[in-house]
Amino acid sequence: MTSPYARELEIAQLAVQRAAILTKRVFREKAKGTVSKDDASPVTIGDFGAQALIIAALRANFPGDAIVAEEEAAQLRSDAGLRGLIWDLVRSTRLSGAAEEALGGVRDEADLLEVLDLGRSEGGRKGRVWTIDPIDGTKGFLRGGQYALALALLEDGDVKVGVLGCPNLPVDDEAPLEADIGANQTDEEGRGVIFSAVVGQGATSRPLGTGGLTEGKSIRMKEVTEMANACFCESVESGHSNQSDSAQIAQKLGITKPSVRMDSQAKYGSIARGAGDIYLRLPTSKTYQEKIWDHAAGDLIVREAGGQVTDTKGQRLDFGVGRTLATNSGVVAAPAAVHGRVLEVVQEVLGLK
Ligand SMILES: Nc1ncnc2c1ncn2[C@@H]1O[C@H](COP(=O)(O)O)[C@@H](OP(=O)(O)O)[C@H]1O
Ligand SMILES: [Mg+2]
Ligand SMILES: [Mg+2]
Ligand SMILES: [Mg+2]
Repeated sequence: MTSPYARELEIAQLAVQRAAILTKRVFREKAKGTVSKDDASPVTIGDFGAQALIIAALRANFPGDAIVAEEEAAQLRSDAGLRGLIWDLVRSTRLSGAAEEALGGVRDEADLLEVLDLGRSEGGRKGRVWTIDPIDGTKGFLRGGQYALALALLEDGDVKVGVLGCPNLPVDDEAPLEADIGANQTDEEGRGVIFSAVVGQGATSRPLGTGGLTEGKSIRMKEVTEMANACFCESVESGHSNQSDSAQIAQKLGITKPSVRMDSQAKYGSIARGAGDIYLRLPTSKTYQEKIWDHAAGDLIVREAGGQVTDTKGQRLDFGVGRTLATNSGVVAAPAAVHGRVLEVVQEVLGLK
């Protein structure tokens, strides 16, 4: 008997692997086709192209499922030049060998727009919903730092399958955490990893390849025996997470090492395999709502590796309330044994208790 979600996990990983071939191609090019979104954040031809390829794979394999994806086609309808660039990338990106046969494709430019807009579901508490962040950490991607391709399956609001492709992280689970220096590391030997998890089945890492999937290794969080030696990760962007609050929290916890700043859900993957210990995301505004695609895959991967993930109020992240985590505030992810202590200090510093 195959284990639950085996096919979803396989297709999700192949879809992420194929889309990562595209983002790596864009990464190597000087012109990344960057345009600004309504909220002034950047999006590139890599984001659009990767989202189209991932959705095409889901459409071919799970046609009845809803999809909540970060990007949409609107800007491409009025910009034929940008659309053409993306179409050229999408039509020419494939996995090697038989793996490609399991994944559907995009037929033409009109289909490209249609496929991108399949990701406009409102999400919610009912049924199967895939959530996609084609490039998480777009600013990191542009800087040559860390970024991730994130894909997760929710069922009735709970994350069942999570996949994170991290083209710039070391394959080696034992490699020490590196500060995000923004060097172009994509094509370096030994980089590119996929983290994955299925609910109740643990978490795994494997090299990010270009064809079929290679064998995975089980990953676990590291035990924190002394808080002073704990290593915590946070965003590079001070607009995404309050770095002065986190410095105070670290100090109160007795953590002596400086934080490791890296973009994207590579932070979740890194703590899940014990390269780091704690991930804090502390609100910078009262009104910002975290997006489900920024957290769903990472949340499950960390929990399946022995971690606990809550918001700053101590509540589990609730992926069933729509496209955003409207009822949550920030993120506190840590090994289960120390999560309570970390949360206590977070709440002290943020004045939540
Ligand atoms: N004010 C804010 N607070 C928290 N997160 C924000 C934010 N503005 C943007 N983001 C999100 O932060 C994500 C990157 O996270 P990190 O800082 O961990 O790298 C972005 O994902 P994208 O890069 O996919 O747009 C974006 O969705
Ligand atoms: Mg974005
Ligand atoms: Mg994101
Ligand atoms: Mg993104």
